[in-house]
Amino acid sequence: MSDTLNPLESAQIQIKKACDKLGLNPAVYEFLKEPQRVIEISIPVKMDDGSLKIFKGYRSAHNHALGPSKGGVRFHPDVNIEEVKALSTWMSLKSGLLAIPYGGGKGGIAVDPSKLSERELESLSRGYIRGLYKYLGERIDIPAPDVNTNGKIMSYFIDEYIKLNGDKEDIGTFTGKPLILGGSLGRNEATGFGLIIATKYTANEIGIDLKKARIGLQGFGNVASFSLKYLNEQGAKIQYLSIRDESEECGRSALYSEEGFDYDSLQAYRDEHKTLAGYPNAKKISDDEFWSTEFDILIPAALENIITEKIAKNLNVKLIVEGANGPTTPEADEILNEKNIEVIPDILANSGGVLVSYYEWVQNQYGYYWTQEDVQEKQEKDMLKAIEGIYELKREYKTNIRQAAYMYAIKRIAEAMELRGWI
Ligand SMILES: NC(=O)C1=CN([C@@H]2O[C@H](COP(=O)(O)OP(=O)(O)OC[C@H]3O[C@@H](n4cnc5c(N)ncnc54)[C@H](O)[C@@H]3O)[C@@H](O)[C@H]2O)C=CC1
Ligand SMILES: O=C(O)CCC(=O)C(=O)O
Repeated sequence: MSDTLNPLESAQIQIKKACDKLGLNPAVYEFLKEPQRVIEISIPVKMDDGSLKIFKGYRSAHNHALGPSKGGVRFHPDVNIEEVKALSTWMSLKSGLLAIPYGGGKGGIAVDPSKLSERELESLSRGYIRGLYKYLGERIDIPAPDVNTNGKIMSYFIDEYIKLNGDKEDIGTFTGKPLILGGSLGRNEATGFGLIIATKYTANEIGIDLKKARIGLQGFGNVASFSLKYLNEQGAKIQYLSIRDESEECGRSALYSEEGFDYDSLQAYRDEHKTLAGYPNAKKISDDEFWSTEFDILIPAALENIITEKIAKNLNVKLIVEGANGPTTPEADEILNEKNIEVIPDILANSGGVLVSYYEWVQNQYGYYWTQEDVQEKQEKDMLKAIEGIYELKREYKTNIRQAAYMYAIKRIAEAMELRGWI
């Protein structure tokens, strides 16, 4: 389903449109169109069979006008420098719109982690940090989990980093850590929880009743699974689930359940069978059928460039909530606009993850930890502040949510760059 435009070009087009609409000094776009620092490393790993394999790793720090770079690290075979640059750009915008003191960062390794043993994965994770530690730090650049990385990988990262950093326990250098190593309650759930805050608000604005809505969800990883859980808590039913995993029976397909999917049963089934293919009480449908179903709400929560021109033309949907980063290509976005499909853009819809990462970093500085209720209450308040600000701008400039969110974020970054004398 990949498109011709790379994600960095998509990000640049979106930023340019927002800068123009705000009538900003052209220097703002010149600064924001490329990251300030991009590092590429080679990571040697002794494989279990005795051979040596070299993996490519990347880290991009997009813009530090508002603070240290912040963003996840992805382990995926398709990771490349352009993707990492784009993802770091979107991270600057997320921090900008949430008013948290960070710039954007993102990293990754081109690898299929499912093909590695646990020892190889640990060696690769430690090698990534050995290649990059001089450019990381609580006040420099702060990684976190993303696709195919998790608390366990953060534990390897932090352990290697502390060793190389003169045994200084700067645990705030990484977020998304396990609780015992200074993680925050609510971080695992944060992206899905935040996605539902934005969805509830917008559904209310455009008159969709969550309890009656027909909802399609793509993916069942961190973001998608917690989105499903919190939608269920709102009384919403998710009947359509597009999945993909490595098992031969599954490949890329979709499931339909008349009574709606339940978070606990899906997790339990996947833990036991390592795949969702064959999940009982659900009918297998084709991926094409999934993408042409009439939905009130569609949530792509897997990877970028999923909603292409071709898919957009066939979509019969009222609201798209971008759980993933960059799931819609710019050409497809034009079509969605023409079809008056509302879109809650990635930089808003999935910004709950970095918001709670920020809370984790704050808790690490204080050495004092909050309850999950504290975290989620604060998350809801901070996200609603951003959502309301974005809606205000949307009304003022008579534009859509994506553009208003970009404008809202860029205004803050531009102001910081100007005060620092960069532009
Ligand atoms: N984890 C987090 O806190 C945040 C993640 N994101 C973004 O959300 C997206 C998903 O990330 P995670 O849930 O963390 O990753 P994950 O690795 O936990 O899950 C990704 C899921 O997508 C599925 N998938 C991949 N391609 C698919 C396809 N073509 N059709 C259906 N399913 C497919 C995989 O099987 C897996 O279940 C990424 O774009 C990531 O950058 C954004 C903000 C925060
Ligand atoms: O929690 C973080 O710092 C990063 C989250 C992330 O990578 C993202 O929002 O795409």
